[in-house]
Amino acid sequence: MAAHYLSVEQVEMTFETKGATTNVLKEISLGVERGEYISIIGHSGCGKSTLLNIIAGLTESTSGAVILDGKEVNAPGPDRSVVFQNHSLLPWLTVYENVSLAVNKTFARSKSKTERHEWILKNLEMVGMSHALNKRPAEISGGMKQRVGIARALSMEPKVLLLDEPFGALDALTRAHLQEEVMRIQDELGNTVIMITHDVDEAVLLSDRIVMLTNGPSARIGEVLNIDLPRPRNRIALADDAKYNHYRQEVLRFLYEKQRKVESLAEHREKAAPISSAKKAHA
Ligand SMILES: Nc1ncnc2c1ncn2[C@@H]1O[C@H](COP(=O)(O)OP(=O)(O)OP(=O)(O)O)[C@@H](O)[C@H]1O
Repeated sequence: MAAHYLSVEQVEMTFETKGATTNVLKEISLGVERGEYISIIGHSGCGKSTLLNIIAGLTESTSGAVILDGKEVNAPGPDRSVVFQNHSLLPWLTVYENVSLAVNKTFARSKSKTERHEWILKNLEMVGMSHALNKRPAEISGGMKQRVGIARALSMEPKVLLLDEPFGALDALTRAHLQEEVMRIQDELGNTVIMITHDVDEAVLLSDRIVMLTNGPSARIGEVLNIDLPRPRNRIALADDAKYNHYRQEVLRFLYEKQRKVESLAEHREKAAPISSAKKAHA
């Protein structure tokens, strides 16, 4: 069997909290090739972030293994950089300094001071942030913060870029803009990307494959959809494309027919009698 660039092998995750045991992920196996763009989609709470954190080495799985480029992942490392939904820039540092922190750490030995400086500028230029090098996070918009987060992640030249709903907190236009940027950058650099999203259109537009998780507990990979659409992709042209719409339908069908999220009794009661919760809040 040929080895994959990244292999998730029989990963299981069980959390123990206050005596309760919850099995979140069950027998997750996935092979990712170099340069592939994978999206993970599934209903809220099914375990997407848990899976991404295991790949990142931030969470240790209960069993199974993650192998990246022949090496087992068991701690966070610069070969896997993560971009979270809520931009995790350090607020007291400028845009330039936020990226330089990662670059200086990653390339302390392999790049000279001048090379590191140029590398920081190049990565910020790639995401269109050269104009705001000396601004602090509080002085730039949410979309700009995400751009800096992406520049910081890319500047480490990771083997895998892990995106946890990177555009989730942005308005639709900014979101579309950043999706275009990420597609262009991936086209240019050939990054291997794993992205969590709730957005079906985003998943189809950006991905080579969409991994669909079943509802938890004990979420599994329900289906994997190959997105066989030529690149570069254009969202306007694709809106009328039969194949694009077929893929969209497939994901929607999985989420809303095969894995329809059944509300818990408590959630149902809450919706039926919202006043009771308002009363509770005032009690
Ligand atoms: N550290 C933890 N301890 C206990 N339970 C946890 C922990 N982390 C996650 N969980 C539980 O694991 C399940 C999956 O959580 P996770 O955040 O991975 O889901 P998700 O699919 O990313 O959700 P969302 O789409 O809402 O972000 C949830 O039931 C959550 O409560």
